[in-house]
Amino acid sequence: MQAVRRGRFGPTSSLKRDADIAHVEDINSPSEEGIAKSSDASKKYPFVPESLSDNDLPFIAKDLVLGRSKQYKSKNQAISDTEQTQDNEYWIVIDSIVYDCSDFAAEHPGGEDVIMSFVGEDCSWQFWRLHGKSVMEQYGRALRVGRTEGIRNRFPESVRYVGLSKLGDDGW
Ligand code: HEM
Repeated sequence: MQAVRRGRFGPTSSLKRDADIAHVEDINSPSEEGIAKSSDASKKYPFVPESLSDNDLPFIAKDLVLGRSKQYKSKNQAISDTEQTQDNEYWIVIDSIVYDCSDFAAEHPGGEDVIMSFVGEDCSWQFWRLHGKSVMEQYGRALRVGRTEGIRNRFPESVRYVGLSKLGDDGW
């Protein structure tokens, strides 16, 4: 059975479920081989079944998440944009969940650069300031690759309340 996603911005992806699960297992091994496999250009989301709860996602060690950041940043300084997108995976972290934005970044309505600027990092409050739960459910969920812990946000969260209104949530 094939899992098909038809998003407003995303590609229409189709993957065999078995292939998804194999990818998840690769992530648990922080080896170069694992990185190379999951960087396969043929990879499409959803990476894990969307029915899988956040708690049941595979655990990805902090060092591996941080490794992605270093990989991106060192390549960013050394080689062209075209080469970067061929070789790297773009993982960001929101509420301890790791999202692979490698394919999605170029289609992101808010632009590719904002996602790139958080590769290998936590951007939870920034995400929730700009998107509601429906965006996460509709577009983010398919990009999940695992859960992690200990990834820090570079920026202190700025004031979130204006009067009694909570900014950035659905229904405001
Ligand atoms: C899982 C990762 C993300 C997903 C799935 C996602 C998805 C989306 C979607 C669907 C929109 C269009 C919303 C609409 O039209 O109502 C959007 C807009 C936007 N996103 Fe993201 N986004 C992600 C991460 C981020 C991050 C990390 C940032 C910056 C910190 C960001 C900044 C923005 C901005 C600035 C806009 C434009 C908002 C506007 O035009 O009002 N996004 N995003």
